[in-house]
Amino acid sequence: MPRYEALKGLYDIEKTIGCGGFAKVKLATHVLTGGKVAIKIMEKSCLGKDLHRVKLELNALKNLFHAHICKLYQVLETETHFFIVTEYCSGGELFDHIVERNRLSEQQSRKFFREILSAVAYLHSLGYAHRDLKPENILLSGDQSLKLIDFGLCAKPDGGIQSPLTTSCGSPAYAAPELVMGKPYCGGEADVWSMGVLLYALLTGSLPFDDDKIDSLYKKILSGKYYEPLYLSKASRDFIKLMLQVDPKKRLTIDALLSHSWITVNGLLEPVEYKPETNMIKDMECVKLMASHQRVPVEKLWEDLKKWKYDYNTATYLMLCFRKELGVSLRLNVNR
Ligand SMILES: [NH3+]CCCOc1cc(-c2cn[nH]c2)ccc1C(=O)Nc1ccccc1
Repeated sequence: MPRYEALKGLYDIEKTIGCGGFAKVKLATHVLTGGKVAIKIMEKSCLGKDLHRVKLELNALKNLFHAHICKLYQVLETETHFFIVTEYCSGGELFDHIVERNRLSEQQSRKFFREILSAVAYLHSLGYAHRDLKPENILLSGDQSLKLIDFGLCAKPDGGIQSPLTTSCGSPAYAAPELVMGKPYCGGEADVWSMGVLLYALLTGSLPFDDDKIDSLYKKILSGKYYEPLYLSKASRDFIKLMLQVDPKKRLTIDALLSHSWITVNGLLEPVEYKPETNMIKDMECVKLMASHQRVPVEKLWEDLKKWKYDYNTATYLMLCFRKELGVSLRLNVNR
């Protein structure tokens, strides 16, 4: 296994847990806390035009704090590599979770869809569109909650989420008709279409629009016609149809999704919240533990942490906050 000098003493690399195009993802241990992390490793010489995607992803991830978005811990850059350290999601990809079960029940699909909806509504509230929503980019954490990853295609147009985008990107089977036609499109509306495809995949274990030939696939997407299995409830069929509207202006908005009757089971559940409640912004118990370990004044360390530099201090602080939220004892390896 190649040794990455930049990680020496900070993270112990264990095994590869994912590969995608220009990156490989390794499971590693954060040395100071013993906690597990995922490290996305990219060799700059292999990035080419994808360098832009890495910078997009980093700029997005640094601003995102949400229970269902894979948390960024640290960014390391050397002459030859980028290392993106994130929380570790031990449950693997949602894609595999669906395949193993053939398809999910309406209740399980609703639980997962509510979490994805919360993450996407949060992204949109900050002016970002994800643009590559699919089960391969959604992971399960140890407690079976969902975490969105891969922000390499996300966009934050200057004029806000409603202003038009022109880059055609994402995975064809999840791509909205307006994107497929190469017309200027609104990232938020295209994300809602992809969420409709995603919900169909959760409930049926298959894709509404699928074909080996790309031009046949595009024709099916543009037709907006897809097979509705008889086992789908009327409520599920109606809800999916509201997202898979070929005309983006007829498509349900993300705000309307939050309180839709399928989401709340006709009022049985609360509408989906997307504003994150987290004490991760300031947890002085974690700061005090780090300050005593480093033998520095608490206020001095907090002044440094408040800058969110995404250095090893940020990673250690966030690891401690996550472990505290899980009820795990807070400790730092003193001999490090
Ligand atoms: N389809 C996902 C493969 C694994 O990829 C990841 C896993 C984790 C992960 C695993 N456990 N916890 C977090 C965190 C990030 C990624 C990721 O961004 N992968 C990727 C995306 C685009 C291009 C190349 C690679």
